[in-house]
Amino acid sequence: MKIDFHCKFSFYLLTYYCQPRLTIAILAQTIGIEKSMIAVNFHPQTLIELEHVSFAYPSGGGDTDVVTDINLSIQRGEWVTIVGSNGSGKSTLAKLIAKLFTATRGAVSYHMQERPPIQLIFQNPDAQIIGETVYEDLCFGMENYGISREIMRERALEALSKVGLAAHADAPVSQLSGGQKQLLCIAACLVLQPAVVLFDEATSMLDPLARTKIAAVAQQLHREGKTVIWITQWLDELAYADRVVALHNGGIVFDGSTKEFFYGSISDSDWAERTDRSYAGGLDIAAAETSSPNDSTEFHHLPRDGWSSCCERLGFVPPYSVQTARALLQQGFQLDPLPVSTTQLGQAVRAL
Ligand SMILES: Nc1ncnc2c1ncn2[C@@H]1O[C@H](COP(=O)(O)OP(=O)(O)OP(=O)(O)O)[C@@H](O)[C@H]1O
Repeated sequence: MKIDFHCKFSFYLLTYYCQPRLTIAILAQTIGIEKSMIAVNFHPQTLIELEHVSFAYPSGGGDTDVVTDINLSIQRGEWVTIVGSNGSGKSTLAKLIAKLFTATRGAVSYHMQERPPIQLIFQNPDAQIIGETVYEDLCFGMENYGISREIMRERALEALSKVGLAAHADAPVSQLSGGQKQLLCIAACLVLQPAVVLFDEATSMLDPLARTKIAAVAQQLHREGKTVIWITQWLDELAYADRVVALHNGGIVFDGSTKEFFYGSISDSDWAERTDRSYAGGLDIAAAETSSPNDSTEFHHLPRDGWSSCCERLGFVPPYSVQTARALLQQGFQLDPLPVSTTQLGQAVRAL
């Protein structure tokens, strides 16, 4: 019995380093508890840290900051979604995180062994594809990173099968659909084996089916241990997130759980303070850290004059699942847990 326990424990420890999320999921299922109860007991590893980062595009009329005093740290294995309205600075922040831009003030630091540390996937796949064929495109990145020719084909096929394009390895890129091209861009990242994959509105040019496919691939990568930063304006995509970071006028005005983003209430004075701080001083790191992504706090205080969550404060309309849940809450139903997706809504209603 004791030996059996030690064997299993060593197995979990070993596999945790290779596949942290998968290991936590299996372990949680084996001993019949919530994943989050285990995850919080492992030390988080900060991969990316932004400290007081500001950025201004050089322009004729004086340089104005479009990203202002950002303090942000990304932990290994997290799925962080960044939201914000048009022009709020999401893409600029993405390029700062990936070190494609150098901060005007402040610093971006990486704490990981993987090279390259991070890869980006942009909105428009055509702007990222270089090769004539699928395989050629994957080779381009691998050559740049000095990956030996002997393992290129194997790596390419492995990445293509992860995104469901293995059968198209030798196809001309011109024969791929928009969704398949975006999948190719993901494969082009995966062959380089980065620790972090950053999707900058990668689904915004795709139809609902292709969007779902890209999201499913990203979720699978996340389950296998990849750290995902997901930039979007589709609020139904927040359901994939452990943590939401909201930008407003180049500053962070929210850093917390998806549930808190939709159901937490922000008073007028708190919002005024957050939006003020987003211009001058940034969000207080200590305050942001107290709002853990795994926070199980419930938000059952119902608003009298409409909802004033961060979602509304930013001018967004919550997804159908959240709107329905709120209507049920207002009718006096107690939903547990508060849903952020249609699947969770179904579960919460069934549990009533
Ligand atoms: N190359 C550039 N030169 C000058 N200003 C720029 C440049 N690119 C972006 N900006 C400005 O920086 C601000 C932030 O732009 P950014 O693209 O980061 O926002 P965003 O939140 O990603 O917007 P969207 O959702 O529309 O893609 C905007 O006011 C934009 O006009």
